[in-house]
Amino acid sequence: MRYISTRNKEISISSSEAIIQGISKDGGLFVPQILPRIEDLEAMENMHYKEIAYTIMKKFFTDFGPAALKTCIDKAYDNKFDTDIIAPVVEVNNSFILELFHGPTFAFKDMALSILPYLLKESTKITSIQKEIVILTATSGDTGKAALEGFANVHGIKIIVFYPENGVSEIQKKQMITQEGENTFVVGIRGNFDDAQNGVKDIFNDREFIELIDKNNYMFSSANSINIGRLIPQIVYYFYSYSMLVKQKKLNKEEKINIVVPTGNFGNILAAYYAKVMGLPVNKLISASNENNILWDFFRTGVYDKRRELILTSSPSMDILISSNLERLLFHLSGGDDKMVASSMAKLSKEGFYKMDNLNFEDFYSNYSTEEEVKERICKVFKEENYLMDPHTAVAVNVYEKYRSETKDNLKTIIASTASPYKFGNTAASAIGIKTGDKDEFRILEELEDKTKIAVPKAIKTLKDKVILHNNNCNKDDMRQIIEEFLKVGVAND
Ligand SMILES: N[C@@H](CCOP(=O)(O)O)C(=O)O
Repeated sequence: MRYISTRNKEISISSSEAIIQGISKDGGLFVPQILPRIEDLEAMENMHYKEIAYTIMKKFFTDFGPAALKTCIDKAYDNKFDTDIIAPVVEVNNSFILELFHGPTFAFKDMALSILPYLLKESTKITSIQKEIVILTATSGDTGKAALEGFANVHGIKIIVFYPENGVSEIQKKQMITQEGENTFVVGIRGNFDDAQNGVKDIFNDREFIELIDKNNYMFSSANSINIGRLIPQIVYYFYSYSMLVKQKKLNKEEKINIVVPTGNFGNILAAYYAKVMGLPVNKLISASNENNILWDFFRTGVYDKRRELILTSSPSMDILISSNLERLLFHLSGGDDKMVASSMAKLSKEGFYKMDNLNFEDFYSNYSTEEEVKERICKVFKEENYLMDPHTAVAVNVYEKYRSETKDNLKTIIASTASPYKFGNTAASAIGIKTGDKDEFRILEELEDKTKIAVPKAIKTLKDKVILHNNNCNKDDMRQIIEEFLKVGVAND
C-alpha cells in the first residue's frame, strides 16, 4: 500500500515512511492510495479486539512483517486498558454507546496512541532511520496526555506537547503538566488549539528549521491524527463494535447502522467513513459539533469559513475551527483532485475560507449542540437511564436526537463516547445537580462519585498529589524558539 499526499499525488511513500514523516512535505496529509475492502465481516464476530486490529491494519501497513505488526498490537491492547474487551458497547435509550475511554488516559485517543509508539519504532527499523524522533503534538486536551503516556520514556523519541493555556479542563491540564519522563515536554501556549496546530504545521514546513534539527540528528513527526498512523487504528473499533452487536444478536447481519461522532479535528469521523468505504454497512455518518459549529455550516452550504471567534465550551477537545482531516475527505470525495485540495487549503490559510461546489455529502449528516443542551442532555440521560456522560458524548447524543426527530430514521445507531465524565467533573457534576461553586476539582469528583456510585479512576484521583513537572508557557509565535531550547539546537546553542 502506498500513501499519497492530498496536495500532490506524485508524492507517494510507504506506510512506515508516512508514519515517520507525519505530514507531507508539501503541507498535505497522507492518504492510502486505495481503501481496501473487508470481505468477510462474519469472521470478525468471533474475534478479539486484537485480531480485528490485525485484520484491518495488515491491509494498510503492508511493509510491516506479520510478526512485527502482531507484536505492536499485542503490546498496545493489553492490561493498560481496564477491560479485556477494550471498547465496550452499552445500550442506552435505544442506541449503542461505544465507550472508547477505557485506556490509561480515559479518552478515545488511547485507542490509537497506545499503538502509535510501537508502529513508529518499527517504522524506524524498516526505514533504517538513525535519527532521534521528536514528536510535535498540538492538543485541545485529550491527545496531549494520551501521546505523553504512549511516548514517555520511549528510547530514541522525544515528545513536545502544546496545549492552549486556557482551553482545556482542569483535569486534562493536570494530567499533562504532571507527566513524568525525561523525554517529555509540555507547553501551555497563549492562544487556542488552532494556533497550536497551525504552529506545529508551520514548523513541519519550516525548511530552515528542519535543516537545523537535521544537522543535530533529530527529525520531527506527529502524534495528531494528521499522522496516518493515528488514523488507521481508529478504524478498528467501528468494525469491532458492529461485529460485537451482530454476535450479541442486537443487530442482524448486513443491517445498516448509523454512527455518531463528536467531531473536532475530523479524524474520528473520517475513520468511520473509511470503515464505511471498506464495507461496514453504515447508513449515515453523523457529525456532532459543539457551539463551534463550522462543520454544520460547511455540510449545509459547502462553504468552510473560519472567519469567526473560537468559543471556549465545556467540550474543549472539540474547540477547533480548522478541522484538519476534512482535507482528506475533500480529497476522497473529489476523486483525488489534489490541485483542488491544494488551492482550497491555500485559500483557507490566506483568505480564511473556501467553497466546495460539486461534492456529494450524502453520507453525512451534521448538526450541533449548545452549551445549554449539553447540560440538559447529561442530566436527562443520567436521570432516566442512570448513565453518566462526559460533555463531548452529550454533544453527540443530543445531535443524534435532533437527527432522529428531523429524519424519523430509526436505524440502530452507534454513538462514539470519547471520554470519561471524570475528565470533565465540573460540567458533569453541575449538570446533575451537584453544587460546584468554587469547590476544589477533586472534591467535586468525590461528590460525583458519591452521587453516581461510579468510582473515580485511580489515575485521576492520584493526580491531586502529583508534582507539577512542566511549568512552561509561550506565545503562539514563539513555538519554534521553545523547541530550540528543549532540543538545545538554537543558534545560541551552536
Ligand atoms: N481533540 C483533540 C485535538 C487534536 O486532535 P487529533 O485527533 O488530531 O489529535 C485533542 O484532544 O487534543
